[in-house]
Amino acid sequence: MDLLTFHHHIMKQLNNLVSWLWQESTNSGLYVLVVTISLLVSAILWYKLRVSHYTNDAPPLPPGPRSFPIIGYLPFLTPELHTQFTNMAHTYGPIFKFKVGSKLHVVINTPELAKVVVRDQDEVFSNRDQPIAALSISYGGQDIIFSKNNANWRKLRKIFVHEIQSGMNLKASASFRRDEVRKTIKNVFGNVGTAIDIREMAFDTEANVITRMIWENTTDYKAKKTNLGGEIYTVASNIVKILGRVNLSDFFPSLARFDLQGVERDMKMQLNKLDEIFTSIIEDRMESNLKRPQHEVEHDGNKDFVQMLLDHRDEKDASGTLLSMTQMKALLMNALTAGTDTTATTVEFAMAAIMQDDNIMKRVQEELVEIVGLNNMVEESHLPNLRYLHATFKETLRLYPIVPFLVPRSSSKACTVGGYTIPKGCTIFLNVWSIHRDPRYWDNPLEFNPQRFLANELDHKGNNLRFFPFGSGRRLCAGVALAEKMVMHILASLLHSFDWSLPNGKEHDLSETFGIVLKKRKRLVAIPYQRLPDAGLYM
Ligand code: HEM
Repeated sequence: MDLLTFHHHIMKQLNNLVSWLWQESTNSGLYVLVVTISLLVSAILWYKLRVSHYTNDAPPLPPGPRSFPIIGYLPFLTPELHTQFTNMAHTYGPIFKFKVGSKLHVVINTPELAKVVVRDQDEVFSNRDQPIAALSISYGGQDIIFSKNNANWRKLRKIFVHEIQSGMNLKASASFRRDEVRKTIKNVFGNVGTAIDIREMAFDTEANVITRMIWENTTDYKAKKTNLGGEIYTVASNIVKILGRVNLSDFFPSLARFDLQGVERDMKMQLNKLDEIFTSIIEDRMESNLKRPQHEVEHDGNKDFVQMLLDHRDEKDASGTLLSMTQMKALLMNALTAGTDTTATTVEFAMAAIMQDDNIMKRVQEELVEIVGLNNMVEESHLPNLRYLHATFKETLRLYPIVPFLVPRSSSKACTVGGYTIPKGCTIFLNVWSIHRDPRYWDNPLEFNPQRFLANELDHKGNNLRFFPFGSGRRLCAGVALAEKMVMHILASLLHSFDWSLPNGKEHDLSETFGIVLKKRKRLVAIPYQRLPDAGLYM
């Protein structure tokens, strides 16, 4: 007998009993007692029925490891989460869960399930997980990266993508990229024969380009002061490190106010360093605008990002809110920190992978000779014709997707993925690292082979979920075009202008270590040798 029939049966018996008592008894006290018991029993049965209906109909939670009460799986998490999650997928399947404190985490490990998350149910999964460190660096989630999927985020993203990524503005900033890459090449030329830290060099180049794009026209002394590049390098690297720290306050909200590990304190220190610079630059600009005729400010053909943001100040978002000073600063923070460490790390992995294989190096340099010529420096106009180098760029991001789980998402309501229930508020990791190395989708996945991207036309903008190093859907990286131009320009220039080798006694090593941004375990330090016959080209 199923629960429903059983329920009917009991109710019938109870009704019979009540009518019998009604007839037989003149004792109204007994009647009230019996009716109360009857109501209680049916309420309990109704409740049980609802629960059993819910548990019968709703799919189960994804499988996952057993863990301790309260602390959950925390003691078992290792520093190298990318390899750990990939191994766990072998045990628990393509979608699995684990709990830490009060938070449920779900890891997605196949293109098919990733598609359900970032395409089929993109709206549900477009919220970001908001750990305390992220809230601290984003003025409480008021930026693009860590904002929830709301009117604020839509407005900021639209401004950012239009002003930083639109074809017109990318073209306008081409001269900064050209100047800064040339400056780097000149510096390297001055250090021919000595070892150079590749990531640091790429970081400085990218940071110089981005700071010029955002506040080229500033007269503010703080922004112009000489060691700003070094300061940004330290702050941006610290931000990435702090975001990667496991923070107990995120899992046990009642502990948050104690900030036991000092994560919030450390992140706010980074925020304060940049906030001071941002405030000063914006105020300086507002002041200098007041001294210029309005039409001159409006029609200035040479606007930087700070000015573009000030131009957007009077626009309301869907909820009628104007762009605030804090939002402008949050956008500057995104522009400065989202693109520098990521781009530099990609250049470092690419250089290390190319240097370790003589055939790949030869092919890259032959292509450069053919397209650019040995009597010429690389220009941005050459980049679309460097097909093999572009395949090498993609192959680097396949084997070393430097944001290995994307920026974690959060489910805005309960839903189903792969036949399992995902409750509201789950943290979702899309394990790009594991998908990019899965032998079911890639031949010889551990081999660095750019050729595979010449044979197929897989793009890198999240249209095929076998390969999505920049994410996919609404939350796709907002700087893809700039990142592609910068990485390609720096790589092409370094490899065209110089031959490279490792210092004596050093071995090729491409092992990586986990972080919000995946890093090469050992920094790539390499020695350049002049390649172009005419030394005058470097001047
Ligand atoms: C090789 C370099 C880069 C890589 C691999 C990369 C990768 C990513 C990834 C994986 C995401 C999360 C996407 C998702 O959740 O689906 C992201 C978000 C973002 N990236 Fe990049 N990125 C790079 C460079 C840049 C640059 C140069 C900028 C801008 C200057 C930038 C700005 C952003 C922003 C603003 C977001 C947040 C988008 C949102 O949440 O709506 N990134 N990036």
